[in-house]
Amino acid sequence: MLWGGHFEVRSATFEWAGETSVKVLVCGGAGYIGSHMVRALSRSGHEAVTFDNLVTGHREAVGDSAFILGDLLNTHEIEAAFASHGPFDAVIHLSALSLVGESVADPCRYYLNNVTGTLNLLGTMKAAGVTRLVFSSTAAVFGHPRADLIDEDHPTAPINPYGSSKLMVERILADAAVAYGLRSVSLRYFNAAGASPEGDIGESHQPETHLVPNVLRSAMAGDSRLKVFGADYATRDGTCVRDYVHVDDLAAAHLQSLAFLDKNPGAHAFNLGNGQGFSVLEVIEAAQRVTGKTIARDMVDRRPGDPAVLVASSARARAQLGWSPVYTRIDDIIETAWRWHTQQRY
Ligand SMILES: NC(=O)c1ccc[n+]([C@@H]2O[C@H](COP(=O)([O-])OP(=O)(O)OC[C@H]3O[C@@H](n4cnc5c(N)ncnc54)[C@H](O)[C@@H]3O)[C@@H](O)[C@H]2O)c1
Ligand SMILES: O=c1ccn([C@@H]2O[C@H](COP(=O)(O)OP(=O)(O)O[C@H]3O[C@H](CO)[C@@H](O)[C@H](O)[C@H]3O)[C@@H](O)[C@H]2O)c(=O)[nH]1
Repeated sequence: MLWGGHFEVRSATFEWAGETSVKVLVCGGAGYIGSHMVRALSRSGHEAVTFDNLVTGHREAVGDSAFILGDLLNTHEIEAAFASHGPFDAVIHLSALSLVGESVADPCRYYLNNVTGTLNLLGTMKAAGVTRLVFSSTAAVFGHPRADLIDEDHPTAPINPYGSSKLMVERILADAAVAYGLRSVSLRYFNAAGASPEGDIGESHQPETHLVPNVLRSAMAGDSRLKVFGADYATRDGTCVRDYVHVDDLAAAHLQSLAFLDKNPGAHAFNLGNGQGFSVLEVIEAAQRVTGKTIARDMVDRRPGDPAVLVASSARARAQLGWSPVYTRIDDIIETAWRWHTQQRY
C-alpha cells in the first residue's frame, strides 16, 4: 500500500445539494444504520455500492442496490471492490463490531476489525484518490459524562475497547487529514432507533442488545420479558437515560456531511442526538402507548459499563451541517420501529 504524498483528488468539487449524482461506497451498508443510508442515497439521486461481510448485516436489507460481499480485513477484497465498482466520489464507513460487552471480553478482535479494517480502507481510498469519508463514531468515545449535555468539547475518555477503537480511528483521521489531505467527518451517534417508515427495513441483530427492539419483542411475543438493567441510578426514576435519534435522521446527517466536506478540508466530528433524554421506563411507557400492549419486565442488576445518562448537544451539527432531526418525539420514533417489528422480514 502506498502511503507517501497527498491524495490525488479525483474530482475537484461535488455539488451535493444540487443536481449532480455521485457514487458512494457504503461499507457496512447491509447493517441496521447502513441499509437506511443506502436508501437515503438512492432517494437523493445518488448511487450507492454496499461493501459488507454480513457478519451482522443482512443481504436483504439493501434490496436491488449494488452489493459486494467482502471483508475490510482482506485488503485484496476491498481493492477489488474499488477496481470493479469504482471510481467512487466518497466513502461512508459504517462497518464495525459494536457490542460493548463483547469488546470487553475480546478487545483484540474489536481493535483488529474496527481499526485495522479502517486502515485497510483508508489505504485503498488513498491509492484510488478518494478524498472524502464519513465515519460512524459513537457517544462511547466520551466515557462517563461530565456534563448534562455532551458537546464536542467534552473530554474523550472511552471506558471500553469498543469506544477506544472508534476514538483511535478519529485520531487516525485527524493525522490523515494533515498528512494526506483526507477530508473526513466523524459522526458520533447517540442511540440510533426507529426504522424506515415503510416498515420494510429495520434493526435485526442476533443477539439483540438494544433497548427499543427488545422492548418491542416483549410487546410482540408476550413470552419474552424485558430485563431492565438497573433501577438504582441517580436519575428521575432510577433507570438509565439515553438520547434516541431516528435512523433516517442519522442518514440525513451523512448526506449533509458530504456536502460539508466539499467546502471544508480537514477532519471534523459532530455529536448527533435529539438533545432530550428518556429513561428506560419512559421508553417502555412510550412503547406501551404506541403498541397498546403491556410490556412485561423484570428489574435486574445493572449492566456493566452503562453510564447513567448520555444526552447530546448537537448544536454544532445544527450550525455547521444544517442538520435538524425530523423525529423529535420518542413515540414517533418507536412507532416506526413497531411497524418494522410487526412485519419483520429478516
Ligand atoms: N446502533 C447504534 O445505536 C449506534 C450508535 C453509535 C454508533 N454506531 C455505529 O454505527 C455503525 C453502524 O451500526 P449498526 O447498529 O448499523 O450496526 P450493524 O452491526 O447493524 O452494522 C454494521 C455492518 O458492518 C458490517 N461489518 C462489520 N465488520 C465488517 C468488516 N470487517 N468488513 C465488512 N463489513 C463489516 C456488518 O456485517 C454490518 O452489516 C457502527 O460502526 C456502530 O459502531 C451505532
Ligand atoms: O434489554 C435491555 C437493553 C438495554 N437496556 C438499557 O437501555 C439503555 C440503552 O441500552 P442500549 O439500547 O443497549 O444502548 P447503549 O448501551 O446506550 O448503546 C448504544 O448507544 C451508544 C451511544 O449512546 C453507542 O455507543 C452504542 O454503540 C449503542 O449500542 C441502557 O441503559 C441499557 O442498560 C435494558 O434495560 N434492557
